[in-house]
Amino acid sequence: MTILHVSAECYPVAKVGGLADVVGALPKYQNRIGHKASVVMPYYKTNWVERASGKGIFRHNLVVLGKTFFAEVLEVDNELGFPLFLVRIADLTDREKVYGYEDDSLRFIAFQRLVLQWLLTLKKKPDVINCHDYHTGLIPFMMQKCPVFTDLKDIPTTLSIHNAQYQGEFSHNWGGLLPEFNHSDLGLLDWYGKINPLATAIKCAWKVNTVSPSYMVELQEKANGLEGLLRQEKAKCVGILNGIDTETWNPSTDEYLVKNYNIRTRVAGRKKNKEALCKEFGLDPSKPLFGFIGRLVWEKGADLLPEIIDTALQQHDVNIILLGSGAPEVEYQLEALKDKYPGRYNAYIGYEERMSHWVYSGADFLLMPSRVEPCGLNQLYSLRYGCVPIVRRTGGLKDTVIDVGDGGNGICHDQTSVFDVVYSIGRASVLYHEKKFFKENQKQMMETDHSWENAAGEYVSLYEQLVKTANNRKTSKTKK
Ligand SMILES: Nc1ncnc2c1ncn2[C@@H]1O[C@H](COP(=O)(O)OP(=O)(O)O[C@H]2O[C@H](CO)[C@@H](O)[C@H](O)[C@H]2O)[C@@H](O)[C@H]1O
Repeated sequence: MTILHVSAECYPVAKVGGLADVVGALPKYQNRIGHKASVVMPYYKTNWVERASGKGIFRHNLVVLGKTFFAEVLEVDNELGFPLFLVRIADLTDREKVYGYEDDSLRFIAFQRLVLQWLLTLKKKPDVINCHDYHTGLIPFMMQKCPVFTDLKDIPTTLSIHNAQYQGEFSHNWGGLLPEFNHSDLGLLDWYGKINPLATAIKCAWKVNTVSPSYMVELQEKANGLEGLLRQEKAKCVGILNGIDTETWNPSTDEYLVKNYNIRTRVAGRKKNKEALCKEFGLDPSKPLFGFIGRLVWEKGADLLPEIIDTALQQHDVNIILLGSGAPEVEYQLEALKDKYPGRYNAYIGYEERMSHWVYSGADFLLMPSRVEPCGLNQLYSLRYGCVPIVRRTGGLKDTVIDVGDGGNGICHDQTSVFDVVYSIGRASVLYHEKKFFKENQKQMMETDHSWENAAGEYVSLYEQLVKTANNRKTSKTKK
């Protein structure tokens, strides 16, 4: 089966968060089980893209709101395990950041239109198109409802929701960003008076999946305004738990680590990484070390981190290291705490891929007090690297981490509150000092299998149902 993933991010080409990790791994594992999966994404000016070479395979002058943009699709040489196509639209995609521009709606709609223009010209079209998040959410609508793309309307589409908080809504005044469609279809674009790409995708995609089963259940109760729609579309919705790329995330080969290790050598290997991490950040390697890695946003519980850190350091003899960026006021408070707790707490405010690997391999515990967590990858990397995840029971965290008290390997709490997290830090400190149990627990964590092998197949089963439906439709049309 030929599968095309359409996404705004893909590791290592351009990464802001977990979406990139998934799109950079899932196609590789789908190819390993005998399919032909590829990725198309915007051409950004990232270091990876600027170093890459490839060839132009399609050119098009895209007209949006009367303005012409020169655009091309490049097939890029790579060793990622899947063909990679970059859509370069002059003045729109070729910028340094992935998101955060005023004209993001225009940028991502132009990208989606270009993908479809390109697909029109292919003799062998994909058997299925997998869209990821709202940035690609208008594709199913355009394929079905815009006459210019009629030739694509029988190709099944799926939407993978990595984060339903972000929906990409914009005013109907900008409806002209889309190609012509019949105005009786406007209702498919609308959600509470705005064009809402995520809602449109939920309505128009043939199937919808979230990145964990629990998140799908939760979204039907609370989905930033889309809960009613998700209940209505329940029949075509399913939750598929993310996997991790066990080649990129492998402590025995990870080039970012100071010392590689495996299950057998974990204790000595992790000790070396912890010592190096502590040396770099002026911390004490003899104390239990707690890490946090992530975007500093409300969903991750980041607004509570300053108080959590302050309280935990007053109540417990521990060290804390933080890596993240996001809300400026949280960044400011996290920076300020460094002066209050020198030698016990440190933070790198920013994005640093290398350091994230280092924290998983050197910290003893990883904090994930998320209010919302569609799947979460950090806890899976933690398990693989032998770092105990401390999670709030929500979404994918609930599906992947079981408390040590219930026979699992992590520490779980029910609320995103300062009290719950600090209490868990206390429990973790006790665990840390039970050396024999702690080492055995590390071993069990590292043996947990969260690789993509199984999940890649679950996606394929989903596509297969759709391809069957598409073939049945074709057959019944031919009979008529
Ligand atoms: N400052 C920093 N420096 C270096 N690396 C950093 C970093 N901040 C974050 N990262 C890295 O970014 C990734 C974050 O992935 P997550 O899945 O935890 O969250 P995210 O909310 O981005 O993803 C969304 O999509 C994914 C994929 O489906 C879901 O798992 C998740 O729940 C959902 O919110 C990890 O690889 C982490 O190491």
